[in-house]
Amino acid sequence: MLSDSTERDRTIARARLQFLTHAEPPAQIVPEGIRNSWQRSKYLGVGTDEVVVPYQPDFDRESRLVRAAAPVLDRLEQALAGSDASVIVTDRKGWVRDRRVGEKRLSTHLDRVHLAPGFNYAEQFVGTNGIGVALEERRPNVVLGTEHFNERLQNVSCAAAPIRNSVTGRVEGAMNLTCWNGPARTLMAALVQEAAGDIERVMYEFSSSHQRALLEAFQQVSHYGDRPVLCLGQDLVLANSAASARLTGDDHRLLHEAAAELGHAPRSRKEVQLTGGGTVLMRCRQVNSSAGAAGYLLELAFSDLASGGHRPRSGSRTRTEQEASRPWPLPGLAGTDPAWNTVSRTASRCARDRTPLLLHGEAGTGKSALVGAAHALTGAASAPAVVDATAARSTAGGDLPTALREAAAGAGRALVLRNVDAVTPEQGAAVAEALEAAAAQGTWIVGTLHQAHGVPEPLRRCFVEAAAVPALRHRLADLPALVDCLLRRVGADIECAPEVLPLLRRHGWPGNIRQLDAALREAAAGRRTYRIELRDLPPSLHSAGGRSLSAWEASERDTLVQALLAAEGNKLLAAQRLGISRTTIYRKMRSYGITLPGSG
Ligand SMILES: Nc1ncnc2c1ncn2[C@@H]1O[C@H](COP(=O)(O)OP(=O)(O)OP(=O)(O)O)[C@@H](O)[C@H]1O
Repeated sequence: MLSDSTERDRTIARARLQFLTHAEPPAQIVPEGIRNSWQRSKYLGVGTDEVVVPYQPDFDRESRLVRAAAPVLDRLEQALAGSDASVIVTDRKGWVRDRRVGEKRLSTHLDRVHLAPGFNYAEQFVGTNGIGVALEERRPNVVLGTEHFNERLQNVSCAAAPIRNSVTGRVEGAMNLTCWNGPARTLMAALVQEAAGDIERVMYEFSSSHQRALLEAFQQVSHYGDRPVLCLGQDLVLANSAASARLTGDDHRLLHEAAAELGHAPRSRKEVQLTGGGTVLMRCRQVNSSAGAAGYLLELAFSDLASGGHRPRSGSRTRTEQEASRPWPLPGLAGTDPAWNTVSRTASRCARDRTPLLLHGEAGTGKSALVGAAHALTGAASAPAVVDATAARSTAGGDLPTALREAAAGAGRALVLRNVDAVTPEQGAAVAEALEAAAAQGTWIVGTLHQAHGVPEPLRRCFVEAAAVPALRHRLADLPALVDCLLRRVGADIECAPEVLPLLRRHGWPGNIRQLDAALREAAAGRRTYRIELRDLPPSLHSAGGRSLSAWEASERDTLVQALLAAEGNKLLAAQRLGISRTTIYRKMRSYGITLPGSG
């Protein structure tokens, strides 16, 4: 359905049809940005003849973005009155938040194609369109007539630009201009970028008046006394030293969520569980500026103080407690949890003194990684040799003592016997002898296993010290640092969307850091944008997983999770797409313990 039949439009239309049926779009005809977007749209299976998009009529009409966009859209609406153009603002996920249209015919058309407040115009639903490309590629762009992926949009052209937070650079939404195809369409890009810039400036003014209000509230309260005080705004955290010494960035997020739940209730109180394990009682007050709600002022009482007990002064803490609280950085590894600090310190000391060490902890907790890092810290040039007792046992004729003797080649070396508990009674004495011989030559001996009591009798004398490596679920405060560290191994610029960490924190991680690593690698490999979003995580992470599932059940759960993620948590839409009833989807979500944000 071509309305503006310029030669270029016809050529692009032909290239699009060719591309949809089989071929690559010809590079010299179709601009690169459009080609890439077509490819993404085809890969995602977006429809080409009907516009089917999610709809959520209930949204915050007072959000910062909507309020900042309003004066800019008001001005444009006046300028565009009677013209064949419309201006539209979406949030960062493509949900249309405001729209102004110059003339009735265009307004009717936009309603028909659901380019209206409450609908979602992300590329994953509509295919190539200005808003979708601006959000996906985070750059201004123009999509002309037949370049649209969906036929229903081909009689309009649009230009869109991302709206960014001018302090953090984060994309907050998109500004879009849509008009009937016509000669003026190339001027649209300049106009839309200017409008996006105007919205960014208003948002910045909001931020600075918010920040002034927060600072004032913070100073008033923290001026008197040394009780912990925290002020949380959208882009600003203020804390006095009594608060900052005991809270992590994740705690700030938890407290912000808790404060938002309390909402406007004046001076309300709430107890919050912190990521490090303790609790804090917070007294919360909303702070307002001339531009609206600026954030929250929290006065805190940590659990030891709240319960009337006395927190021991640092001088009266035991040496072990003091040591545990001090991080012990190891090359290439992350974490500052007290139990992890302790075992890192022990392993480093044993590596330095060549003291034979037994490390116990669940699979994937980092026992071998710890040995490697502690050994590297001694300046050793080579990595530890690892001999797995399980592998030796399963290899026909496998001779563990010989393997150990060959692996331990003298001073400066480290030798790890993995899965010490798999050494058979028949092998025990010879294995002990091989380990002792290696230690006598100056090799650092380490045994690893899951449970400390599993060491077979003849081997007990081989290890002088023992230390426990904590399970990931017992050191969740380390999760952000671990995620950062593991992602850096995959690629320098990969990051997680903010909603990903809370979901990772809810998981039990029976496979510990190895499982986290595998989940992040899978998500990074399949991610559709520059960062990992909820939808990129393996489906199993979206369910509580209380019972073991058959292959059929696991696949059903995965299908459900994928449908719910694609529908942005909208259960009715997901059920429709799966061809099941709403009752069934609720029942199945409960049965699999599926907990997607926004679908609870
Ligand atoms: N603190 C850490 N920081 C970063 N990565 C870690 C950390 N601890 C473990 N890892 C990573 O987790 C994965 C599993 O670690 P590792 O193989 O050392 O576990 P393990 O406890 O020895 O397992 P198993 O019991 O199966 O022998 C490795 O990729 C390792 O690099």
